[in-house]
Amino acid sequence: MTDVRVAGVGLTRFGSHPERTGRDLFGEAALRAFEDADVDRADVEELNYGNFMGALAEHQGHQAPLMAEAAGVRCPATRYESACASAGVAVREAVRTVAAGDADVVLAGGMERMTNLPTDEVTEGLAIAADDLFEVRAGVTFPGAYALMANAYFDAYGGSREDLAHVAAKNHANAVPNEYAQYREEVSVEEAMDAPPVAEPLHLYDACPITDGASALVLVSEEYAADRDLDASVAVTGTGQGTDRMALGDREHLARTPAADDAADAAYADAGIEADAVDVAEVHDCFTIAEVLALESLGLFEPGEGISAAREGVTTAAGDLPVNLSGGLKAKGHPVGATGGSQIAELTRLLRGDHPNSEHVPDAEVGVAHNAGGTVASAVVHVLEVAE
Ligand SMILES: CC(=O)SCCNC(=O)CCNC(=O)[C@H](O)C(C)(C)COP(=O)(O)OP(=O)(O)OC[C@H]1O[C@@H](n2cnc3c(N)ncnc32)[C@H](O)[C@@H]1OP(=O)(O)O
Repeated sequence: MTDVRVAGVGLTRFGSHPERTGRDLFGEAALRAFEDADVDRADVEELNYGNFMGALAEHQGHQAPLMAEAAGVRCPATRYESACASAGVAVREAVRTVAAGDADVVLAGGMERMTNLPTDEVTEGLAIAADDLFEVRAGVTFPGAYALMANAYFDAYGGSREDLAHVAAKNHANAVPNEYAQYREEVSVEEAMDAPPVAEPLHLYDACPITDGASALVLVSEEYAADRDLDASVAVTGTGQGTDRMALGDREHLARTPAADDAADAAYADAGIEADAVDVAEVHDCFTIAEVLALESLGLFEPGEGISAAREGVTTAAGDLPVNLSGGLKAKGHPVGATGGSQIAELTRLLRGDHPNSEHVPDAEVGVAHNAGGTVASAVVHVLEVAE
């Protein structure tokens, strides 16, 4: 097994770009990643690309060859789909390919176009990531599903809408300096509390927005980086994936996410670390309650304790364990098929010290990224570490 290094990262600004095509967005992210990596595109041996709803948004299901063209690479190209964890899975397979010695250079990431469709069509399109036969047809949408999870959490452990509003305010504050974020304005706890309801107890600022965007990473072997004297100081040292029952009705406990528990256990074991080594985290806060569930699955907080982390200031930028310094899905945005790659790009910038929020984690050595698919029916966790 060889060490896998992040040689370069590239992102588009997340937001509403209905006039831009998917290939245009992914081409821009890839261009930035190659510039950052200082790697020749001709060296790329595989493209792993994440996308979820291309067939609906662009009438384009078979996207990988197009994205290879847009990125200027000529190599085997594969589209990965795992709902909102599509890019996480694409990156995980790239990491495994490089670690196994099957390739020295892999381009991984993803893209989603969403804002060219009206919200109700996006909501319906996203719902196919839940159990269609037994739940979606009965009316369960993603805001509805996460509202059920939030209420189950409150019933099991306590907590309130105000605790969730602190998560929203924290992540909106973190997005202000991030040039790639969709929403760069602060939102106060009071504004979050007073916002219109989406699905009780979740209101507007408890939800991630609808977003267009792309992410790209150039992953290389340690040997390739050393031979070319690349500045690739961040390594992906652990990767893990988990799966849960699809239907919420089949789950034992709606306030627990065992797919993410399993992914975290596997990623920590792969990296040879324990949860207490983590200095900074990017987690899948598609809804504010999802951040709480992620913190507990990652072992960063005990069950029932994640809910107060933002309110008590532990996970804020100034806290002991900053979470979602990028702004998270909540404020940075959530182009679903790109998000898993974006989290790793943001963590890499934070650990390298060139993120606008790096000043909050000057001594960080270990970062963890948590990317979830659907109602966490699938989850992917990666551990990143500063290498010598
Ligand atoms: C595993 C997973 O990841 S599942 C998650 C998948 N993603 C989702 O489910 C998306 C969830 N979000 C949504 O569905 C939508 O953003 C909604 C329903 C919350 C809001 O959509 P709409 O009601 O159509 O809002 P609309 O687009 O009209 O925007 C109204 C205003 O709120 C703002 N806004 C919209 N959504 C958000 C948001 N989530 N956060 C902050 N501001 C928002 C808009 O910019 C707009 O502001 P303006 O009036 O100043 O221009």
